[in-house]
Amino acid sequence: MNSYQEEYKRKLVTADEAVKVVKSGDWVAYSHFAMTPRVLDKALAARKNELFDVKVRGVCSVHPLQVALADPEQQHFIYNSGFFSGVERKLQDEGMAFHIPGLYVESPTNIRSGQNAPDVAMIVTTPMDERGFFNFSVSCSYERALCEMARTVIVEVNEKAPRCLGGFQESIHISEVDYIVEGNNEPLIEIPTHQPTEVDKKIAALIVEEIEDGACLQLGIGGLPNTIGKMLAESDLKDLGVHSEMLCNAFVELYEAGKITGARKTIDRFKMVYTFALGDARLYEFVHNNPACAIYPVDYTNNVNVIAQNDRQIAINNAIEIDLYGQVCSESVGTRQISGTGGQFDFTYGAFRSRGGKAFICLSSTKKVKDRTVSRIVPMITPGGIVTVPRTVVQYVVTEYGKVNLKGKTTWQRAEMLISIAHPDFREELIKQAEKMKIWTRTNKRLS
Ligand SMILES: CC(=O)SCCNC(=O)CCNC(=O)[C@H](O)C(C)(C)COP(=O)(O)OP(=O)(O)OC[C@H]1O[C@@H](n2cnc3c(N)ncnc32)[C@H](O)[C@@H]1OP(=O)(O)O
Ligand SMILES: CCCC(=O)O
Repeated sequence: MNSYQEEYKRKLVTADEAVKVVKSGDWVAYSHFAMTPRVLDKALAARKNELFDVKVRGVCSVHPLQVALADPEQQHFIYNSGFFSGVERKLQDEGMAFHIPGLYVESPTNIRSGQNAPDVAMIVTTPMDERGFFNFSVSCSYERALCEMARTVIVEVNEKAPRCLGGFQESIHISEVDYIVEGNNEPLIEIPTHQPTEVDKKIAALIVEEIEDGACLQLGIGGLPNTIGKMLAESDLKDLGVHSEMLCNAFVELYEAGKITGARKTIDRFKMVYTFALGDARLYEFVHNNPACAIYPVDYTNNVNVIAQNDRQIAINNAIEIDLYGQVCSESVGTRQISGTGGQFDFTYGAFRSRGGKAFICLSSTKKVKDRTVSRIVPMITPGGIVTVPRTVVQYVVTEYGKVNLKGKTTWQRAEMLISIAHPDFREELIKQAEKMKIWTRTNKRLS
């Protein structure tokens, strides 16, 4: 037995033992996305009656969170998330989850400067390797920062977790770990590929024709960016590169179709760069020990100056609403938080600053809400809604009716351009509202 294995044995405890380090008033941080701790979450929830005012922070947990469910009145635990998943927004609807707004790129800095930094970090990792390292697997974004700031670091080992090669800050050494808990080794949760609609396909076609050989791709979260990735896999494009925050299912298709070489990237040549992966089992298999991929912390992947270094950087992100000024809301419907800003701002800004880069915000022109069809192009963002990307930063906006480039345009030009890609049934009403808002001139065209 080598010295790391001896240390492993000394630090190995049950989950119930490990969570005893949490004290009333503490901040506890969970690792993110598919790496949300299961066993430690359950053990911490079981301590409910002994603890008060424990704040837990996570990101986009796709598992039910036991600390939140155990304490609907929040006498003991308050659960907070930097980016809501479907599970978390349903908890929010019941008053059991709160959002932490922020730019994804800044999260490691916020943590390192002590802003709601954790007292205890609970991080899911791969098993330890022969050199004593536990790999953060498919979620690297600021796990290292959480561990650096925590008084106590507990790892929950999952034998099914893929080992994701860095980059940097993709691992933690046993010497920095206080307790090791062996988890239940469940396969990582899978997010199936969204089945594209006709509307998705029209939007995708309008974006695909804007992309050239050698372009470097970022695909955002949600159905539409994945569909666009799939269509790129079927295109004639070649030598694409990847610099994204998220690695989603479509990237595997693109790679297997021979579209991705990374040969024309300016930095990280030949590497598919990302900070987290969330998708299906094929994606998790793909990233495992794959030297074609490099995982980095989010203050590298999402740094505007890093993004802009690759030429022809393309950012493709989805939105919920856009108003006639061009302000994009991608994270809430009124006061209901749907997700978070994540890296949408970072990549929209970064891609525009890359030589030959383009940033696309895409959205279907309408959305069915209960038995009504509503326009996603609206005079004003639904009251209480959040501006994810300000009008000053937005470049291309795409719906199934076309695409417009808002950069440098006046308010009345923006209104006309956006109305021209709204659903025809809503255009007259949008024009009336634009007139009231004094962003419509007598020269504006009425497209119907
Ligand atoms: C972590 C990262 O940063 S990844 C990189 C980029 N980051 C981002 O783009 C962040 C912001 N973007 C996002 O969160 C997503 O792209 C979204 C929310 C815009 C779209 O994601 P999708 O998964 O395709 O959204 P979907 O159409 O399923 O809608 C999500 C929810 O919003 C609701 N919703 C969306 N639009 C509306 C609307 N106009 N009115 C009412 N509800 C709406 C849906 O009903 C659904 O709610 P539910 O699941 O609770 O029923
Ligand atoms: C995905 C964004 C998460 C955070 O910044 O906390």
